[in-house]
Formats: sequence, C-alpha cells, structure tokens
Amino acid sequence: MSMAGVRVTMEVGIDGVAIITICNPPVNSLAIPIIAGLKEKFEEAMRRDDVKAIVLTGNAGKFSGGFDINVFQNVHKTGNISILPDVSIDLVVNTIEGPYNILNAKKPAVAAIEGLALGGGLELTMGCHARIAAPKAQLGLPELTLGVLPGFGGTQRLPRLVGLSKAVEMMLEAKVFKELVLSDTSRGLVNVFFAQRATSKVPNVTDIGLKPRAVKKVAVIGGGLMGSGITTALILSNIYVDKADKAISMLKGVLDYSEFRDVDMVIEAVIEKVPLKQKIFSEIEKACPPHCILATNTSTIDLNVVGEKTSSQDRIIGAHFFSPAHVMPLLEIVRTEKTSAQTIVDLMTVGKIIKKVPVVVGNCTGFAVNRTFFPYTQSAQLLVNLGVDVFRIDRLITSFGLPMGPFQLQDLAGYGVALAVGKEFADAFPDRTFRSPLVQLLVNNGRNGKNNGKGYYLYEKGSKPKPDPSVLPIIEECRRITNILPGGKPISVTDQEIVEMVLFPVVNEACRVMDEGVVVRASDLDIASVLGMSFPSYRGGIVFWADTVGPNHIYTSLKKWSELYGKFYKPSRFLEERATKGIPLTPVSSNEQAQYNLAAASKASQQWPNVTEKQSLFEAVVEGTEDFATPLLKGDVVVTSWSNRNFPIAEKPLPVMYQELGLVKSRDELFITSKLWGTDCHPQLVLPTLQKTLRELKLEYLDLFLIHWPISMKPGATEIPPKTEDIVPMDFKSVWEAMEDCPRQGLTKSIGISRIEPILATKEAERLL
Ligand SMILES: C[C@H](O)CC(=O)SCCNC(=O)CCNC(=O)[C@H](O)C(C)(C)COP(=O)(O)OP(=O)(O)OC[C@H]1O[C@@H](n2cnc3c(N)ncnc32)[C@H](O)[C@@H]1OP(=O)(O)O
Repeated sequence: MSMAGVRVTMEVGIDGVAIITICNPPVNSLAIPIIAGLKEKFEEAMRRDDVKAIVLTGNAGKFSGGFDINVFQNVHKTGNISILPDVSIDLVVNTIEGPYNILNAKKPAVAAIEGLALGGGLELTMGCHARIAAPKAQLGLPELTLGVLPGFGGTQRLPRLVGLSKAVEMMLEAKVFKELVLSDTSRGLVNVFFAQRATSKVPNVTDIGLKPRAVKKVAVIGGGLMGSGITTALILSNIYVDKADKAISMLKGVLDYSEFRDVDMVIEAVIEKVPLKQKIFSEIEKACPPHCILATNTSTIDLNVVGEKTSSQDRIIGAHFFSPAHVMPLLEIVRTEKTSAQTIVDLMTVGKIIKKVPVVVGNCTGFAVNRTFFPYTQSAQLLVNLGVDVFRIDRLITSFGLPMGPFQLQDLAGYGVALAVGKEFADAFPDRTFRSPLVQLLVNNGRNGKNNGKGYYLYEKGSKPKPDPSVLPIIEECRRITNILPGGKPISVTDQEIVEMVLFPVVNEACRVMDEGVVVRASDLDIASVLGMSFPSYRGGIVFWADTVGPNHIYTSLKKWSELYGKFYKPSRFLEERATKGIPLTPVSSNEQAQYNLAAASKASQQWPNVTEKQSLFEAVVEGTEDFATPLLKGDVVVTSWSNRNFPIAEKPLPVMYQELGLVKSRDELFITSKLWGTDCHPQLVLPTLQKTLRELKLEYLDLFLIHWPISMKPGATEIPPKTEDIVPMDFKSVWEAMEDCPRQGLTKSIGISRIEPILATKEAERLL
C-alpha cells in the first residue's frame, strides 16, 4: 500500500473560495493522514484573510467512502485502540467544534458531494453549513454493517442541527464507538469486509496483466432448478442466454448445437451423472468456438473426469452456484491444474457482472465449500446416534447464528441430495465418514423432507416448520442399528459442547482444505462460509471464528472426542501443528502476514510510541521488496525481490530495517531471495544483475538466487505471461554456469529456478527446453 497520492489539497480562487479536496484512492477513505490533512487545511482556511468561504469535496468523483477500515483492522490486530478515538474526537472537536469550528465560523463551509459519501464521509458533510449533492450520489451510514456506530458525531449532528448541543454526548459516543470497534462483532464484520475484497486477488491469475474478454452470449445446458436459477441470474444482468428448453431436449440427447457457434461460455447444469457430462463436454467442444469457456455446475464430480473426453482442458472450469442460484451470492470457481488463467479471469468477471462474489478454489471432492461443510451434517448425525435430541441440536445451532440447524437444512435440501452427496464423501474420505442410516429410514417411512411436507419437521402452508414427534421412533430404530451409545446410554453433553461437536469437525476439514492448498487463503473459506453456508457474518467466517475460539481448544477437544467416539473426530495434521505451536489457523501471507507480524512485534515492544510511523516505514520495506512472506512454522522472514524492478538504493541495509522493525534480531534470521528476471536471463548479465541487487538492498549476500522463469527475454519486456515476440532463445547451459559462479563468489548461498510451471504451458517453452 503506497502512501503516495494520499493527501488533502487546498486551492484558493481569486473569488476567495478555498476548495479543500480529499485525495485517497480508490474511495477517498478517511485515513489518519487525511484526517490530519483536513484539520490542517481547515485551520489554514480559517486563518487566511483571503479565504471567504470553503468548499469541501473529494477527488475523482467521490466524496468519501468513510473512515479507513484498515485502521479498524489494525486496531483488531494490535489491540491498540489509541489509534482510533483520539482521532475522531480530534476531528470533531478541533476542526468542527474547536477554535476553528466550521459551524461557528464566519466563513461558510459547503460540502460538494459527488459519488459516495458514506459513514465518516457523510458525517463530515454534516459538519458543514450546507451540503450540495450531485444526482446519483450515494449517502449512507453503513458502519453498522461493520459493527460500529457513527463515530464522528453523526448521531448528534442531526439533532444538533435542530438545536441540541453536545460535548458530553459526543464523548459518550466516542466511548461507545471505541468499545464497539473492539467488539467481537466488529472484528468479525471487518474480517468479512476484507475477506470479500481479497477474493478478487488470485495470485498468478489476476496479477499477470490479463484483461477479461467480453462474454456476451452464454448457453446454459440443463433446465432443472440449477439451470433455471443460473439462467435467471444471467438474464437479470442482461447477458444473452440461449434458451433453457434446449437444455431439456439436451437431456434426451437430441440437441441441435448449431446455435452454439457464437457462444462465449457454456454452463452445464445437468444431473450429476459422469457419462452424461462427459458426452455433453465432448459434443460442445466441437460445437462451440475455440475461445468458448466450458463450465460445469457440478457440485461434486472431479473436473478432470468431466473434461476427460475433450482436448480443451484449459477451458474447462467449475462454476458452482449455490441454490437458489439467482439469490445466493457465492460463486465457487473451480480450477484444475490445466485451467488457463484467462478462463478463470473471464469467469470471475462474469461472476461479478451477475453480482456474485466469485471465490477461486482448487479441484477436489466437494471443492472448498461442500467439502469443508460435509462434516457439519455428519457430526450432527453422529450426535443423534450418540443419543442427542435432533431438535436440541437444531435449536443450538440456530442460536449460534446459522439460519437453521443441520436437520432442518437436510429437510430443505431434500433427502435425495443428502443420500447422493453422502455417498460421494463416504467414497472420497472413508476415514472420516460416519454412515448413519437415518435418512434412508426416513425415506423408507414415507418422509422426504420439505418436498412432501414431512421430515424431521412438519411443513404446513403458512406456518413455521414444527418439530414432528412422530420422527422419534424412527430415530430410536436408527440408534438400535448403529448401536454406538456408550454403555447403552445417551451421552451427556452441555449445550456448548453440542455446538462445538458440530462445528469443530468443520474447522478440522477447513484445515485440510487449507493445507492442501484448495483455497488461496484462509479468508476465502471465511467468505465462502458466510455467503455459501450462511455462517454468521458477525462471527467473521469459519476460520476466523476458529481462531477466536483458539486452535488449541479445538484440537484438544477433537482429540478427546476421537478417543471417546472414534476417528471421525481425529484432528488433522495441520490443526495439530498449529495448535501445538500456538499459531493461528489463518496463515496470513505476504503483506497481510507482514502486518500481522508487525502487530505482534508492536505488541511485544512497548517502546514503539507511534505505530503508524513504524507502519509506513514497514510499508516502504514491503513495497521496496515487493513481496514479503513469513512462513510461520519456521519463524523465518523471507524477503523476495526481482531483478527487473529498479529499487531505490535502500537507505539502510535491509537486515537493519527488519531489525528496527523488531521482526528479526540478526541477518541470520532473514532468508533473502532474489529472482533473475527474463530480461536478465542471459549468461553475461547474471553476475552483474546479482551485484546490482545486492547493491540496491545493501546486502553482502543472498540466501537464494533464483532464475525466475527459465526463459530469456528481450530488454524491457515486463509482461506476464511473456509475449511470444519478447521471448528469445535461451542458452540454458551457459546461464546455469553463470548462476553456478555466484555462490562460488560468495554472493549467494544457493541457487535455483523458481517458476517452471506457467512456462511449461506455452509452446515456446516446449521448444526451448
Ligand atoms: C467514524 C465513522 O463513523 C465510521 C466509519 O466511517 S466506518 C466506514 C464506513 N464506510 C463503509 O462502510 C464503506 C465501506 N465500503 C463500501 O461499502 C464499498 O467499498 C464502496 C461502496 C465504498 C465501494 O464499492 P466498490 O466500488 O464495489 O469497490 P470495493 O471493491 O468495495 O472497494 C474498492 C477498494 O476500496 C477499499 N475501501 C472501500 N471502502 C473503504 C474504507 N472505508 N476504508 C478503507 N478502504 C476502503 C476496499 O477495501 C477496496 O480495496 P482493494 O481494492 O484493495 O480490495
């Protein structure tokens, strides 16, 4: 994050009007330097005789998106609330209420509002004498969705405009504001805010300069519930959709594909049958243009299997919508190792157009969301077989904050789904599947959930679902079959234990999903759990919540239950590792990781008087070196730089900067790597490039010097992936010999090649290697 461009400017016209402008892209949020800048400019305007009136506005068509939410996040991480309230009181008291108080001043202040004026932004406008808004301006106090009340006096400003005055109340409110910011609710909601935005950033996909291609026409195959829901979502966003009735005939295998000639994307949403899907994909591969994206809405089947009969694996992708598809906001985008970055970018873009939150995940049974949540129903079933009442479980999960408990959810989704999906997971993860015959018994007894009005609950038109006591004998029968009641008696568990026994196995599976790299980052599971499973957003998402509860408590509980009730509860390796080392589950990476460390370091070192100052120094370090990751398990700080970036020569040696940040004690704790960019990947440039890097970073040696990609490029080429015309034949042998020379000269401890895989996909690489 750069501090460049963050400023408040003031221009005074010959007419005596001072125009004060907030500049802080992208939304002109009220960051701390902005608040300081506003104060300074207002004071100057009040003082200066040539200023007769003030216009307050925001740069680039937006007034302000409100207080800088990053500050909330920093408060949550550091626990240092002093960053916050003084600022808000300060702004209101000194700028608006103080000696240079706008409202008391003789100089009129007018807010000129265009675009956004949200939260603290709107409150600022309320501090002015008058407000003028352009059409379509968006005004609001959305901070409640972050778990805080307006903190800049907004709740009094209005009453005050009608005659109430209010230092005391303001202090009171500032206190409430402070308390709220520190509340778990605010922590959770702020996490969800950032988690949602982070999903747009997929390494090696969204950061390699690809432009989304226009997707104008989409064909949906499959006229069932999902197909129609997806069609509705597309039509609502004005995307041309090929008619769904085709899809119905498709099921009969008589589809005329002639209209597929100009579609940009096909979304298949037929029943979950492998041969049918394979047939459809091999046919549409022939019928559609070569750029067409071939997407499937499967919720369980391996994408490699779906695309097995085609030779277009790079265009095959999962578009997993959640039912009902035109309502649920999550779009799980599933990629295989072969799906091209362009295909992913295009589907993400379509997802955004149809107002979904796309989360990109890897290919495995159940993908990220269903996989993470399959133990949810499983554990509920296990508990019932251990003697716990179904309705008690549902009640407790509902009071935890989910809209309904696992049994009501099963009623709603239909037992067919429960049986089919259950089998899928049982096959994939036999070690942690509990096979309960309950759903089958319900079906045998003529129950089919909400579909026929009879499940665990009774469904009558116009009234809420009612627990059905006549289901109890069926449950008894089920318990007789499984026969797992310890000592023949129902287990005795507290309410809290029940919630934990249902949700901790979910956390455990989330750990495996993270460990296997199915998700890019932990917060993707947070947003997916909130938007796909309706996990309460004020709890921040499943992983965030788990970190609040504490990995160690989760681990020891699961361990205890696995000894008592079997391996279904067995803690995963990842959980065990984190819990025993006392590390949170959220493996915050690169910059986030660095901020996390900074927070931890600032907590540890009380000498730091001013976190924000350290923060900016820290940001400079991060920016200068581009990437920063701390593998928590090793405790090393890894710094990576690229040879093609022109870094300003560091003021101080890099290790010294890190030492000053309190992140390391000595050079040994740093693991510094640098990558040889393609333009430097020529035998005669290797050594000078390394020397230049060492000079810039003021280092004596690197720990690892890497060829970034085994590819040579023409001078000046920066595009990723490289353009064909920028690639020149590489003399790999000589480059490697030059690399080998570097450790001999003591300039690096070791050498290597960092990124082979994206290049392997290109024809040029095949030729060159
Ligand atoms: C003291 C006061 O009483 C308390 C407050 O003012 S609390 C803050 C109140 N303001 C809000 O809640 C607004 C939150 N923001 C939003 O609703 C939306 O971001 C928006 C309507 C402003 C813009 O939406 P949209 O155009 O879709 O862009 P969106 O992707 O959400 O945001 C763009 C970038 O701005 C950032 N951003 C948006 N609002 C921000 C804010 N208030 N502070 C810091 N960053 C913000 C986002 O994190 C995102 O960053 P990224 O590109 O690095 O991921």
